[in-house]
Amino acid sequence: MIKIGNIELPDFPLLLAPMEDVSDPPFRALCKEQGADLVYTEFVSSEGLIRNAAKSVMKLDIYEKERPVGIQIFGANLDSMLQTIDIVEKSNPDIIDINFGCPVKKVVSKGAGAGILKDICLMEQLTAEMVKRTNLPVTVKTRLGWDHDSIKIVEVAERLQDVGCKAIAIHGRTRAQMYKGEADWKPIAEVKNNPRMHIPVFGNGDVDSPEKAMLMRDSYGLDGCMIGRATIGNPWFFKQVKHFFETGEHLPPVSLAERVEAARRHLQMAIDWKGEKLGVFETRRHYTNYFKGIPHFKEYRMKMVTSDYAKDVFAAFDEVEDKFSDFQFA
Ligand SMILES: Cc1cc2nc3c(=O)[nH]c(=O)nc-3n(C[C@H](O)[C@H](O)[C@H](O)COP(=O)(O)O)c2cc1C
Repeated sequence: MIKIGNIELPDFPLLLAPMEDVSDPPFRALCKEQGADLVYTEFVSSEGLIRNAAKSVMKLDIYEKERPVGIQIFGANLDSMLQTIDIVEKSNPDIIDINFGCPVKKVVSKGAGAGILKDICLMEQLTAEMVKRTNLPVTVKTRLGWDHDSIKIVEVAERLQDVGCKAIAIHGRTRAQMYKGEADWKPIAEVKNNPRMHIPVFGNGDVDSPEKAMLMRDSYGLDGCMIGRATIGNPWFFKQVKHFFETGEHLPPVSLAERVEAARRHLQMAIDWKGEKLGVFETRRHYTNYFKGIPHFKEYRMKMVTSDYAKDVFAAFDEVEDKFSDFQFA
C-alpha cells in the first residue's frame, strides 16, 4: 500500500496527470471509473483565485465520486500561495499539489511552474510555508531540473520531503527540453533509491503502453505512475494497464459503442455541472480524441463542435455510432 498523508492507495497506483483543458471533472470521473487511483485538477493560478476570476474558481469544482483528488495550484508569490490555500481548502480536496513543472514562458517568466527550479531555496520555502498553512497533504509535481547541466533532483526531492511534502511526482524531462526527446526515468529512480527518501516517488513522462508502466514499476522501482497524454480521449488506459499487470495480456481495443457512450456521458456530466451552454462549449475539445482514427471524421466533428445545443451534439454521436458501427479501432 502507498500512503500520501492518511490517504491509502494500492501498490503502484496509477495517477491521472494534471492537464490544462483536459482534466476537467467529467474527464476525471471517467478516468476514475476506469481505474485511476488518484486524479488531479489542471493547474489553477493562485493570482487568478485571489482575483476571484471565474475561470480559475470553476477549476476548483470536484465531484465526490472522483476522490481522492488533488487540486493543483501554481504561483511564485508566497503571500498569494498562502491565501490560495485558504481558498482551495473550501473545495475540500484530498490533496493540494504545487506545480513546479510547467515549462511555458508566460508561467516561468514570473518564476512560477518550472521557473522555480532556478531558485531551489524559494521552492523549499514555498513548500514549507504551504505545509504549515494546511492540514491537507501537500504534494509537488516537478521536472528533473531547469536544464541538463543543473539537474539536482535528488537533493531537491529530499529538501522538499524534509519540509513536509508528502509525495513527489517527477516528469523525466528538464524545463529546457519542454516536451522534446525522451523522458529519462533514471534520475527519478535515483530519487527513489536515495536511502533518506521515504515519501512516495511517482514517475511521469512517456508512459503510453502497459509495458512501459510495467517497466517503470519493475525496472525503475518507482512507487507509482502518473499518466498524461496517453489518457487523452482514452480514459480506458488505466483499465488496460491494470489488466496487463494482472494477466500479462492486452484488452481488446475499445469499441465505438464504448467511445460514443463515454462522449455522451462526458457531455451530460458537463451539462449537469455547468449548464447546457457552457457544458456544450467546454466538452468540444474532447471529441477528436474520443474518436481518433475514424476516417473522414471531420464532417461529424464539425457538427459536434459548431452546435450550441446538446440535442444536436447527441444527434451527431448517434450518427457516428450508426455510420461507423463496423469500424475497428487499433
Ligand atoms: C494538454 C496538456 C496540459 C498539461 N497541463 C498541465 C498542468 O496543468 N499541470 C501540470 O503539472 N502538468 C501539465 N501537463 C504536463 C503533464 O501533466 C505531464 O507531466 C506530461 O504530459 C508528461 O506526461 P505524459 O508523457 O504521460 O503525457 C500538461 C500536459 C498536456 C499534454
